[in-house]
Amino acid sequence: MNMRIGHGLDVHQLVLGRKCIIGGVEIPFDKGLDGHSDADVLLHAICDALLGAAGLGDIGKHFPPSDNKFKGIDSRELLRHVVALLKIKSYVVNNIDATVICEAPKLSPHTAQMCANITADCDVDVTQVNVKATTTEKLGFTGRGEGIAAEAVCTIVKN
Ligand SMILES: Nc1ccn([C@@H]2O[C@H](COP(=O)(O)O)[C@@H](O)[C@H]2O)c(=O)n1
Ligand SMILES: C[C@@]1(CO)OP(=O)(O)OP(=O)(O)OC[C@H]1O
Repeated sequence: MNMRIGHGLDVHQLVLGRKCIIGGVEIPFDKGLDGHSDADVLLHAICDALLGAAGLGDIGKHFPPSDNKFKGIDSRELLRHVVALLKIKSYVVNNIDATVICEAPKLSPHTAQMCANITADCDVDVTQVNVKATTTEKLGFTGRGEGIAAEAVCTIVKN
């Protein structure tokens, strides 16, 4: 079996006046994530993991922040586009495991919906996607609530 592994990391700043969208779920919170797109830190980490696994570069290469057509874009569209790029190279997603790093908001009530969104966009079964959350015990920029980070690993296979 031709299996490849990928890793992605993303960080977005928490600011007033923006929505907090993580894994395609709008989470009630007093601050939101800043960015050119909807700033969905989790989906961006997953896009980078998938692109890395396929040897296709990174998210900024495919969706440049200098391009106005990506302004405010729903990152689920970006993820679906990445999955289509993999398909062109005959790759399908085998599994994804991701961690969102923030002190707040509490994410565990929302991880099942995030998994459902990612599952749908990657055209896989719910058993192939896992999303977790952790704090950094109040340490660092995530601990101070200045931003949210996400990491993802994935495997893809050639079908
Ligand atoms: N933003 C977060 C962070 C954590 N969780 C959940 O709490 C558990 C314990 O987190 P620690 O950082 O103290 O290890 C973690 O395993 C998550 O289930 C969360 O829901 N939202
Ligand atoms: C997603 C893109 C789209 O223009 O913009 P941002 O929302 O700024 O997100 P980032 O994680 O910095 O990745 C770069 C861009 O591809």
